[in-house]
Amino acid sequence: MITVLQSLKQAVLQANLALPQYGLVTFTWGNVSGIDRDQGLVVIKPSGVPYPQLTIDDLVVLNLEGAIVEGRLKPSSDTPTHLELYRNFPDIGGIVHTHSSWATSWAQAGRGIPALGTTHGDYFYGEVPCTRKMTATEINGAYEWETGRVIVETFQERDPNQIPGVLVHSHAPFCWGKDPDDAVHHAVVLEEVAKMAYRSYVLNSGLTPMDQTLLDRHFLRKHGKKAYYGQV
Ligand SMILES: O=C(CO)[C@@H](O)[C@@H](O)COP(=O)(O)O
Repeated sequence: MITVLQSLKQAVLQANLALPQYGLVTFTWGNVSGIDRDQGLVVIKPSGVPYPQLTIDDLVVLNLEGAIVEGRLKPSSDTPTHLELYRNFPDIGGIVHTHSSWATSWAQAGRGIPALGTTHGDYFYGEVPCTRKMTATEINGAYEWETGRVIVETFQERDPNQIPGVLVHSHAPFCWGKDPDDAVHHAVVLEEVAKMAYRSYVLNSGLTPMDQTLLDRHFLRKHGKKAYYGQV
């Protein structure tokens, strides 16, 4: 019988292998993790391992304090950021970090991605925000923990269940979801809407965000108590 942890490891492995399949990563950039909330255990990709070589035995298991529980390799360098998000966003089950080029371009520009159309509105209930710049103290301190803290700070007035992604200023995007596969889904959509938004502004530099009524219609038809999209 497969254990819950083994099942989570399989899901995390498949989600990591999906990143190059969707064209979201180059070389070893990016990482995916998942969490078993009952056991308080996080499974994450090892640092610097090329995706084609990644196996289930390479994955690293940690507790929420960052202590390695299982694994012979060093965990992703972004592990503290993942842990900080799991500790502060209690409903998420999976996290993806990539350097996908369109979303990273918005992060480097220090701009959030406004909700310009229904593709965006189906997944993100408003702008995908960009964090503030990190201070020199934060960068020279516990950098990866501070990256997580600046993301959490950005969501003080936002619901991470309604906006499952963020752009870290001068860095790149993080996305999340109910599980690793859902987090990858959001990462793919974020890259697409980042590309569409850029092109929309090129076509119409005076563009304003979509009407709230249309945003409500699209986001709420897929999410929340009144969801009716698909075969539900
Ligand atoms: O953000 C970065 C690099 O800037 C990392 O996500 C990327 O190099 C992947 O690192 P890991 O292999 O997960 O340690």
